[in-house]
Amino acid sequence: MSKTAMRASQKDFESALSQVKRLKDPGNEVKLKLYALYKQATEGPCNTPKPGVFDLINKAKWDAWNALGSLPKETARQNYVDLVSGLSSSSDSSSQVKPEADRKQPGYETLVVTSEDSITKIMMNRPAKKNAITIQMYNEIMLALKAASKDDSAITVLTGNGDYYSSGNDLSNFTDIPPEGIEEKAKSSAILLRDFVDCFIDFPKPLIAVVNGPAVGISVTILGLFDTVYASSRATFHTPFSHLGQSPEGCSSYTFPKIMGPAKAAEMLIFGKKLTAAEACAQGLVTEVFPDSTFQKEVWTRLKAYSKLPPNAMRISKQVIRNREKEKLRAINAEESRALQERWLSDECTNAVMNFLTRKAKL
Ligand SMILES: CCCCCCCCCCC/C=C/C(=O)SCCNC(=O)CCNC(=O)[C@H](O)C(C)(C)COP(=O)(O)OP(=O)(O)OC[C@H]1O[C@@H](n2cnc3c(N)ncnc32)[C@H](O)[C@@H]1OP(=O)(O)O
Repeated sequence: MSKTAMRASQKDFESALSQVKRLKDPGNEVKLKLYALYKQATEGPCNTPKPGVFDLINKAKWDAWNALGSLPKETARQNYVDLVSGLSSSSDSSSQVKPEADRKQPGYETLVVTSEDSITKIMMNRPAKKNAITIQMYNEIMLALKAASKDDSAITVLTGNGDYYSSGNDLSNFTDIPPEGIEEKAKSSAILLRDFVDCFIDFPKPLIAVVNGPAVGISVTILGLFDTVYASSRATFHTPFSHLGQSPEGCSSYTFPKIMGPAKAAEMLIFGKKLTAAEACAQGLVTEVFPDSTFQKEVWTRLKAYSKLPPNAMRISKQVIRNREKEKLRAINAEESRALQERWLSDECTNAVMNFLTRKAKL
């Protein structure tokens, strides 16, 4: 016999009434349906005067009840019991946490991308190489950001797997030279870099960096394009561009002086001064530092709460902040990428990269 063909007893109805109090908040639309069915089941068709237009809540309740017209009390009672039973079973199944492997989005080799609780998490996943960013990883991060910009998540997070957030550009990117020669490689890499950074400039939703450990190079510079940066007390922030014969990217030549003042920015970007998490926070690059022992727990509790805020309001707020600077940031990105295209062809850069790859130097 189908559920609707059964007649809910007064006992079923009372048990649904107590069950509803234990449910996870089902949202306003369902709450209105429950209210209307309850009133219809207990009092019959709507019999109160329509509230005034400014009495928004009572008017919505009245409208929902009134919309049930002359639905018989018994049917309303049955519909109430059915609705609560549906909500209980879906809330039971959603409270079972699926293992990460089941939630993982397919199609990425260097990342683990998951969406849960209105949060899309993009995790760099080359822990054995300190999450160094290969050409494939640049491309996959761009794909993941584009997908996250269109999915139904409210916020997006970038983080790293293992003990590092990221050691920046994978220096073996310099070894894979195509038959067309190093100049062509430098040219295509400058386009890749520009497109990569543009994805961060244009990202339309709140973007949060969860810096789980040390960060080097481009993984540090793009932090200036995030809306929020949470760091473990174990994290460090290092941009050794001069040591590598290179120059800043990720719009850091503009965002860093703006965030921390020109003197502090120069120490990082020209002289490669490494900052602790506490120093990066004092200088405004990091939003908040959490003790490493409680980092993941505290940060994700915070993010889950933020992800429940109205998503459209958050998106519009971000866009209002970002739009004012977008054109400027794009121009700076293009200029930094052009400068690097030349740097990559310099002896200073070639020697530094070779020193690392032949293990004569470590930062
Ligand atoms: C012709 C032009 C082509 C260019 C293409 C460019 C595309 C866009 C570029 C955008 C510009 C970006 C700039 C930057 O990001 S600059 C910063 C670059 N990063 C570094 O210089 C860091 C180098 N790594 C280190 O100094 C150390 O590894 C580190 C301090 C990070 C960790 O040291 P530790 O002792 O703890 O660990 P290991 O060194 O043993 O590392 C473990 C393994 O991981 C490998 N590794 C780590 N980082 C990198 C890296 N950045 N690139 C390549 N490989 C890396 C390391 O070699 C170890 O591997 P093995 O276990 O196989 O030895």
